[in-house]
Amino acid sequence: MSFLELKNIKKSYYLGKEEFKVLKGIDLKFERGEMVSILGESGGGKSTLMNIIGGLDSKYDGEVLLNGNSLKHDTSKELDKYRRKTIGFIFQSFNLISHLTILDNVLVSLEMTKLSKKEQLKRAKALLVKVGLGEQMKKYPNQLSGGQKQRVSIARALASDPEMIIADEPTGALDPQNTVEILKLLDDIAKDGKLVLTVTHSQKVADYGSRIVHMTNGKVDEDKQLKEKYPVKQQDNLESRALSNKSIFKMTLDNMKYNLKRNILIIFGGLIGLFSVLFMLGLGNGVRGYMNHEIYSQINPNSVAINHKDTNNRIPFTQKDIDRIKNVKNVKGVQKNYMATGAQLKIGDKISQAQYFNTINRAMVTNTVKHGSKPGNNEILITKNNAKAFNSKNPYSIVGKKIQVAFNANKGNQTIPVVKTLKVSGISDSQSPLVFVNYQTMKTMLADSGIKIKPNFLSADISGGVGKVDPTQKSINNIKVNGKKAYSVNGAGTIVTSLNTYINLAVYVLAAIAGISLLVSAIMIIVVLYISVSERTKEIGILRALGATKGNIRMLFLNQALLYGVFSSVAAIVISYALQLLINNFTTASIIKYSMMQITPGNAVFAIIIALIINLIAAILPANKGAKLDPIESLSQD
Ligand SMILES: Nc1ncnc2c1ncn2[C@@H]1O[C@H](COP(=O)(O)OP(=O)(O)OP(=O)(O)O)[C@@H](O)[C@H]1O
Repeated sequence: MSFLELKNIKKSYYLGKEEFKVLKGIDLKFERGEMVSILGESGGGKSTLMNIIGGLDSKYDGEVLLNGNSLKHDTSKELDKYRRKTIGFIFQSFNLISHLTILDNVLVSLEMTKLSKKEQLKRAKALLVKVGLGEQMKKYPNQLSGGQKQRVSIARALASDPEMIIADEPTGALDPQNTVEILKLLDDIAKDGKLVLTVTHSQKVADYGSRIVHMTNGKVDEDKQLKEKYPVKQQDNLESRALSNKSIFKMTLDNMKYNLKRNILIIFGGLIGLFSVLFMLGLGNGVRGYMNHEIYSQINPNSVAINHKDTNNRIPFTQKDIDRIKNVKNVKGVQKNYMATGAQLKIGDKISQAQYFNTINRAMVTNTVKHGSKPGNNEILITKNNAKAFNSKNPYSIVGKKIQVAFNANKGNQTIPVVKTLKVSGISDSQSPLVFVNYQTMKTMLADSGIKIKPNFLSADISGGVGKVDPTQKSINNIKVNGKKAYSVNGAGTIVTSLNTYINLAVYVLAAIAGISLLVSAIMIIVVLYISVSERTKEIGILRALGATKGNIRMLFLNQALLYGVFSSVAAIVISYALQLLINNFTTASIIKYSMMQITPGNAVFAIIIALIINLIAAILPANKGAKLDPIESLSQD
């Protein structure tokens, strides 16, 4: 059984329906230790045959048998493995990867072996020394002469220790001296027990081998043995494997570094979109926080006022009403309240009016009291506007002063005036024309006028966060007495919740508008990756010839998009947080006294995830295009 056997290989190309027969039935046998020159006129089908032997072309008739096993039914992945393990390619135009050093060019092939990183490096260096490039390892291909480049490609072809070397016009671009040196290296490879197939136009080059196969017009017309083949020693080949994700990641990074300026611009493009979204979200959080803060400092949203529905406020609440409300889930406590309309305040001969005169309840928070304190027994809390009527220059001086309070109360159908002198306990900065006494004071005032106090509204405290207010309010609203809904509830909690909903809505709309720039950056990434695929077509062909799979190539571009996403989102987060620091320094020092930008860690994670998802989606089409490129066509790209 021969090492390599070709049985009746036929291949045609089609232009439209027209058939061009290139190989018209090739039968050949090759052994290891041979250096076979495939000689023939241009267009005779030599390269076509080499592509078939090399597993780059699987559309042919006939059989290629390696150690008796046909390649015919191998899947694309099996052919990738075959190229990795069995074949080393050397090309006329060298086909080195221009953005990698020559050491890295050799290492690409070694990364498809199971050698450890250290052994790979050792072998790559040893091979470069062997081809005479020990001093040039850190150079890039464009810093080498033609002969040197071809030595690199020989080192690369040998790296994975394949059993067969296919050299297509290896000396075609070299001067006579380099030609001899390269042929010598190829001869050494055959001496090592490998099969070397060299395609050439040149009789001189062909004469260097151990055998010449001459092709004319798609057929072998001469097969001449020049020398004995070299003896073959039994040897262990290196185990091969597909490129690891780590190697592909490194390749992506190397390529991105090579095109640094362009990549920085793309990252910057993505950054703008992500930054705008983060800025909007952070500002939204800040505005919402600020508004809640402001509202909560005026009122307690967890306290709600309860009135009778469909009747006027004068109807008193009974213990039954209180019990019904107490039974509602989340209601922590119910307070009795009394409200009178139109109170007159008088100190000496100065008078001020308050539209409402209420008993104080928990809806009012302490920090609205700017001077003094909440009212105790026989005390009253008035507003700053009222106080100004008594002392316009220094309204706070009214605290502690005696004040006469008069209002009208109902007793049955009678209206009875109630007058009492109270002490001003404090002054609130409330804009509502509302003055307060405690329930006991109100009770005494009414009792003094012969009226028994009956609560005309209630207030309920709701436990849990402000989110519990709305459902609890609804439950109270739904309480039915005699089949009819009995109560109406007013509280700031619902307003706060709906205000927050509106702010959220506005923020999301603004963030979505800012997100349009993400769409633009996604389109930019699609375009750049398509450009990248076309710029790297040759590299893709080289990698595929070395045995990289379609999946490896796809990963190369997906990685690139993911890296764009990581870099742009991290940069956007850093810039947003820096700006947040600056803005908050400013707003906390200003009259707002609040951090107006509040980007949460959740926002930052959202930015990273959205960037990765968008970029990944953007990369799918270009990455697939790269993966599906035909290796032969890719290699022939100029
Ligand atoms: N993809 C293709 N589509 C159509 N025709 C092709 C294609 N590739 C090669 N051919 C044709 O097949 C024939 C053989 O080409 P091939 O490259 O195998 O010849 P060759 O002997 O290697 O020539 P050279 O020595 O000039 O490289 C040529 O006529 C060429 O035009």
